[in-house]
Amino acid sequence: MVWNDLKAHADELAQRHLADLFVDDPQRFARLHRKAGPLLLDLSKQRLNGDTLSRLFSLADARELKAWITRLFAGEEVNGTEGRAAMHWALRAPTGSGLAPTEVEALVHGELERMARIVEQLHSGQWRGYTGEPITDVVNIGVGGSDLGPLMVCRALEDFAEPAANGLNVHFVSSMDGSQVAHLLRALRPQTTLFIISSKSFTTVDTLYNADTARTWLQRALGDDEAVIRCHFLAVSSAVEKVTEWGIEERNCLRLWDWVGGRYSLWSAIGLPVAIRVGMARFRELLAGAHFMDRHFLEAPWEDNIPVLMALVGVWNTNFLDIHGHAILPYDGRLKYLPSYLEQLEMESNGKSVTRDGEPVSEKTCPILWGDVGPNAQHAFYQLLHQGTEPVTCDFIAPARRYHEDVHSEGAGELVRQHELALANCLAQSRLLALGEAALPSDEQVPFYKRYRGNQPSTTLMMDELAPYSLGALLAAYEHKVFTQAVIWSINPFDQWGVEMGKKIATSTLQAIREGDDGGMDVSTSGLLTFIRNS
Ligand SMILES: O=P(O)(O)OC[C@H]1O[C@](O)(CO)[C@@H](O)[C@@H]1O
Repeated sequence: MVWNDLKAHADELAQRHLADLFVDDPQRFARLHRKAGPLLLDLSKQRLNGDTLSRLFSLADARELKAWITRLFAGEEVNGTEGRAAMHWALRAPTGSGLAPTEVEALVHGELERMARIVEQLHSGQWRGYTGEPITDVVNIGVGGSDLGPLMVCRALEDFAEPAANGLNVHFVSSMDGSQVAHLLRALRPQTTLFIISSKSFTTVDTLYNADTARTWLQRALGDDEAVIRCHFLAVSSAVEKVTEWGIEERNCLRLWDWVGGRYSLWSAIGLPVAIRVGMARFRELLAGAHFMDRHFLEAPWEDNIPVLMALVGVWNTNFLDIHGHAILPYDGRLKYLPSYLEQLEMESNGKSVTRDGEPVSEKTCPILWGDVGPNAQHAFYQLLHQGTEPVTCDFIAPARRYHEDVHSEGAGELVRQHELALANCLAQSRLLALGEAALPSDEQVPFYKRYRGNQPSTTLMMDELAPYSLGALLAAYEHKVFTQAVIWSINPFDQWGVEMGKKIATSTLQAIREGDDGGMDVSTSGLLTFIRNS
């Protein structure tokens, strides 16, 4: 009923260009933007009106969103296929918040304390390598959620690097082919390098092969004394037994729990590289920003609820306007890895075609996400956004200010000008995408090849500044957006069985490569194996 209502409403609105919607309602921005803490969400460049939002709120009610949010925060088994709760929100709940059960709170804060001690030892130079030298380089080995979150945040918060971490470099290795690890090891000294093996399951071959290569590199230089592993390896995992079998002592293993999904694990000890880079106090500010958003998601009415609005507008675009491409466009080079992070968060969570009850879904689910730093993407794929044949929705993301007094002093003037330039481009691009030729100064006739049809919807998400607190709030907003969409689509956002199957098939293919037996393979795979063998 609500769904059909929305369909009919979409048919009506489809007749209207975004430029007309702006003419119809001069108060459009006032009506369609919301603020929460450090964030501003502008939906006025979406192809919708106030009426659309009311209908979408009815859809949220019909799909029992409120009850699902309550279940999520009650620690109920919302991940049915794995029989687990999803309590990433408990990782950022401060002590005494009353949000997480006492025993969960104790586990989380106990682990944060252990993290803090490690960070302190590294910053003070107390943590020494096998030969007694202080550590200068930390290498995080992990993949997916055990890589993308800490990598993205380390880069995003590079202006906040902890002075006590002076000279301590943080590196990331993820790809299984060995190219990253080989390149990095050529530049590092074994005596002063510490590896963090970050794997929730401690079974991911990508990570374990990279870890083996690192161990061999260390042992070749320093010998295979047990103390080499003790001084040069930490692990972050929920599988402590597997970690100790590999050779890392329990005291050097930080824990997470099966109720934390890999792509939601940044807030746990998986965030250790972030804490090493920006210090524990800043890491806690990141958690505080995310906690702010948890409360907001729990308490704000739908019409003011940032993650719910982001989610419902996404549903509107996917299911009612038939738009299946979604570009993530940060206008700040420090957010370079945000698109990859959100690709995993959204597509690994909601790239599903079966409902929670095992029925095929009847409507489309997650769109295809991609993105890049906006100003660079302008010179890469914006041509398609402006004049291609595909409708695409975009998220423009930018901090309102940068390079204010204490962050930079020397050269601040030039950098302020560069930030203004980036902001001008961000606003200009979203305006042109929305309005098309109506955004241009004159109404002169333009030749066909210069025409801008516009009507490409976008959301602009602004932060006051890119800082730990605002970044925490932004990322948690996306997490809850994903959960809300999963509720609307009746799918489980916390499993990833499609990925698991690929891992199994790769294992048997590896055997075929190593043992030369490709029996039972399809002709394409056999042909490629033959080429590999003969090369
Ligand atoms: O931390 P782990 O267990 O090594 O898993 C790494 C990644 O692999 C996946 O299971 C599948 O890509 C992700 O969900 C996860 O973040």
